[in-house]
Amino acid sequence: MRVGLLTSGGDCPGLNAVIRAAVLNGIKTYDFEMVGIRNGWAGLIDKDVVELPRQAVRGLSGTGGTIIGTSRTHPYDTAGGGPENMKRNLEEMGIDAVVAIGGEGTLAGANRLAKDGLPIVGVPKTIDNDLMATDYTFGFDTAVQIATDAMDRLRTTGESHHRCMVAEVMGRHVGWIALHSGMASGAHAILIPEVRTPMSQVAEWVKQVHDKGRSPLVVVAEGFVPEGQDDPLAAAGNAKDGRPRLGGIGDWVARELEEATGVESRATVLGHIQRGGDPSATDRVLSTRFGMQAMKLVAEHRWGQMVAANGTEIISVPMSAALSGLKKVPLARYEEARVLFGR
Ligand SMILES: Nc1ncnc2c1ncn2[C@@H]1O[C@H](COP(=O)(O)OP(=O)(O)O)[C@@H](O)[C@H]1O
Ligand SMILES: O=P(O)(O)OC[C@H]1O[C@](O)(COP(=O)(O)O)[C@@H](O)[C@@H]1O
Ligand SMILES: [Mg+2]
Repeated sequence: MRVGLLTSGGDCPGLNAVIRAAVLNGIKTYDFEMVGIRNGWAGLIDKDVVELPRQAVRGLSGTGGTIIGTSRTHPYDTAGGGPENMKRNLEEMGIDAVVAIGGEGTLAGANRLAKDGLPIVGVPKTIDNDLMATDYTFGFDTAVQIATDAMDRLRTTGESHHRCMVAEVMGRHVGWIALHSGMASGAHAILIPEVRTPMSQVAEWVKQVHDKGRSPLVVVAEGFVPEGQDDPLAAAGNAKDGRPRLGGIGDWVARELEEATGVESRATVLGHIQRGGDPSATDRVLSTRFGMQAMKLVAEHRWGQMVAANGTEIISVPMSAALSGLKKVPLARYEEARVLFGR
């Protein structure tokens, strides 16, 4: 069997570890021939593939990015796309199965293609950790560690200048990165898309902390919706694929807090630093297990299924299970963290 791997959507630490594990397990256990489909669905439309022998994945589990490239090419709405063209291309390239490694957008496409008769299985990825049907996605642990390291640094400069420091982290629709990095670094307020915390409350927390001679640290997810707005801020407009490029909320929050409290405030946007570079050991293990298990799904022709983490087990679930909505931060988790805000 000849198996094609593709990565699609935003990149994420651990993608290379999935590729390595899939290639090694595919070759060793199942005697598959492995190929990489370059740049997400674009490679399937353009027949752009690269052979992935065992040597091609040597030393890859600890590296960031994806060696086969990624894109946000739409599998249906792009010229030359759609299931019939893709089936023909797969046949012409002699590829018998596709492993789509991506987030909710990619998996929605993969699920639709599987329903339209393509031999596809899925591997869930996103640093945002917002996918249903899996306890965790790889990339999240790394992103949280990077954000926590950054906040530890913000705290020492903040303390020196008696400033309020605001850190803007990723999280389009959910606040998992903000919640976990904020808890880990002992933030004095955490603002997430799921909870519309009023700025008057945040200002009160900041004041309490400042009055005790400490430097307040506020963590805000890019998708937090400020008071008086219906949508998150997207200062940079829209991306090529039409979706808003979120960002700008950190500056907005810092300005509002400085005005409300008189405490000098500074904002830092962590941005793509959270997504680049080497995966953590935890993410390498999860990615490796996902990559290996994906080969089992292929061997069993479980088209339309994806691998998922369930406690300490790697299981398989229908891709549709990941698409029934986003995995948001439960209110109870936010309230638990909120007890330690201000002080
Ligand atoms: N419902 C859908 N059906 C088919 N393709 C989709 C769908 N939603 C998104 N996509 C495609 O998948 C790409 C990747 O999705 P995106 O949300 O950007 O990344 P991720 O896969 O990481 O969630 C999108 O740019 C789009 O081309
Ligand atoms: O700058 P880009 O590549 O358009 O992506 C930004 C978005 O990608 C993410 O890092 C991950 O989102 P996806 O998993 O949907 O790709 C979001 O947190 C962020 O909003
Ligand atoms: Mg997405």
